Amino acid sequence: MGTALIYDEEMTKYKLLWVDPACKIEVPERLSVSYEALVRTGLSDRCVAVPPREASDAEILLVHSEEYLEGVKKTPHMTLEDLKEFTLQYGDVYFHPNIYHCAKLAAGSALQLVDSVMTGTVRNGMALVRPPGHHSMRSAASGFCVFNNVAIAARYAKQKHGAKRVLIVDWDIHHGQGVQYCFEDDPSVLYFSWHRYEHQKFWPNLRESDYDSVGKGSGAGFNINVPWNKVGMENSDYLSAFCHVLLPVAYEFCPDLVLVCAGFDSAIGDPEGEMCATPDIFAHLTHLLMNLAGGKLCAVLEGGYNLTSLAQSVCQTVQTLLGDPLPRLANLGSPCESALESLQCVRSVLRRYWPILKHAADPPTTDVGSRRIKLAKAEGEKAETAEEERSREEKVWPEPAERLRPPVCSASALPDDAACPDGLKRLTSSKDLGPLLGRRIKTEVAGDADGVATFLRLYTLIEKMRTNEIGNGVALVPDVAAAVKCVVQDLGSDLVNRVLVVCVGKEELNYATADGKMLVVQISGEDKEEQKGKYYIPMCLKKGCGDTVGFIQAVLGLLLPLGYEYDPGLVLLSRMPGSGVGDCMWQQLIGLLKGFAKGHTLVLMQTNDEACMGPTASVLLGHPAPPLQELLTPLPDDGDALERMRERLQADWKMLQTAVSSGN
Ligand SMILES: CC(O)(O)CCCCCNCCCN
Ligand SMILES: [Zn+2]
Repeated sequence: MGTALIYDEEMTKYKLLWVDPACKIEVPERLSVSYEALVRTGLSDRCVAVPPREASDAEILLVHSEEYLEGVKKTPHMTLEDLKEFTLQYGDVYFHPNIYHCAKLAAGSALQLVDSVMTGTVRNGMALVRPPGHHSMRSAASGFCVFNNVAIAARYAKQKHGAKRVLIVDWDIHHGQGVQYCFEDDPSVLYFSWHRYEHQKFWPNLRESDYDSVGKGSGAGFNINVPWNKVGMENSDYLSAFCHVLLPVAYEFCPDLVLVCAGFDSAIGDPEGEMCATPDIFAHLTHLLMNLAGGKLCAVLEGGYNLTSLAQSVCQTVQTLLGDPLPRLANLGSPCESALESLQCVRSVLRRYWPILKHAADPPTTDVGSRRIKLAKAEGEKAETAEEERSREEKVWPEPAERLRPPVCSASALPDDAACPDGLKRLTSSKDLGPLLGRRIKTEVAGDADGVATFLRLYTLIEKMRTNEIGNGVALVPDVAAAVKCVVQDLGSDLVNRVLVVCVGKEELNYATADGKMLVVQISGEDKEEQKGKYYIPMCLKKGCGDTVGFIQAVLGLLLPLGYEYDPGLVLLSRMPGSGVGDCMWQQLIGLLKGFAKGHTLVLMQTNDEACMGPTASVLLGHPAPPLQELLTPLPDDGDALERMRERLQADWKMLQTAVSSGN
């Protein structure tokens, strides 16, 4: 199934007709440069072009009031003076004779996207629209927004397609207060937003944009605000918010559909956000959401005002929706203290609603609330003077790296008598081996003939991943532990400079991993507290790997952050016999691990584990992992163990932090 792309140049045909410093950044070129970048990179040709349509009155009235709609309907016939007059009643927004038409197209585009995804015509998609939507309220325009495109889409998905639970992820750098107001008492729509806040000093300067607005009534717990109280947030801050706040809750919520308020003013270079996250971060943010809701994801453009980072970020997002390998995130920092303070605050207010966060730390002792500026009146931020704007240094960042699809997406190395699942390219040792291998066989490692054959197959797979001839692969071997040992001790380290080894199930993995060339993470039911060390991390689940909640907690809260910080060149995932891990959880694990090492994942399974070959191959080939069933309440001790583990490890691994360092 493909990726839908919705765009129409009609939505570029309105602009600011008078002087207003607050609105001058919202220009038609935002849309045209984004689309042109998709055309130039060949990405638009790989998408399914879906035409926009005008949202009907009834659809607009799913969110907005009749009087508001009636008012907006009059704007096409207004004189310039009337338009100015009409605009004055709202904040930071402008009207134009053609904006009502474009606002209907923007909302209608979101609905077309929902139809395409919910009917299975496409797997996912992106709508390039303007005017944006997430600030507009039931009876008010705000922040360049006229109709709330994504809020209308969420209500529409429920009403027309019977969606039970809709997740809205708003990565725009402004708080989508319009979305929050729309669903704050609705437990069927989970709204997550991060936004520049600076203790209420940043637009829209709302008290209710802070972390303690968690929703009301039956909606309590279903509204998540992550305020950024400083500018300059980086990739590590964004990933920490996903791993330690959004994803655990999203997996527990188990949505039928994911809508993204895809604003790119959260990228480096944007005059509004003033953040430092690079455009390739959106490849990962998109990827991390694509294993939810069976991959049903609709991204709708919101903000983004630096035309260079906007275009690059849009391309990164669409390329991930298309299933291309993800870029490695170079030198990820550690989350900054201010971000950790925000994460700690929001986790501490959410833990009472979401068992998966039950063990989150108490709020920081420093009273964050006291720093919210005392607002006599919301003066908003002062208009920036021209020289102040020029003086703000021009940000530069590297062009995002190419993300080349390897000629072979997925390969298999199987014993001759094993069946090869459709779509996998079968490697046979004989014809595929390079001459250099002859010199490399260390018979004492490979042992008997069977061992040698296994060794040859694995080496071939890894070699072809290294040269990007192959994306990922799966090998069935007679003895998984021996195979892991052989790869790790003889192949991985000198072929690839960092190998992330993920072992599911119990097995003695006593490797010398002190040199950092390899990071071994083992998830099992065995308690191995004694074997500590920075590069060998045993995660013990009391109820074993069959405990999906404990498992997903360990994956999201430990394995993902570790993986991002380690940034491996290869991921080796082994499924020990008798691990007990469920198929869905196994598929989710593969889906998530594909985000590392440009997708070079090598799965090792025991020959008799053939039954798991199908589900494994499906995810390796790019199909979304099926959703985990609604998660049961995690065992209290597993959560505790996880927190204790995180405490112990975060000295070495900064991405595991979820709170300000205790010293503060
Ligand atoms: C879709 C969106 O969230 O990007 C809209 C942002 C509106 C910003 C209003 N204030 C602008 C002040 C200019 N310095
Ligand atoms: Zn924005």
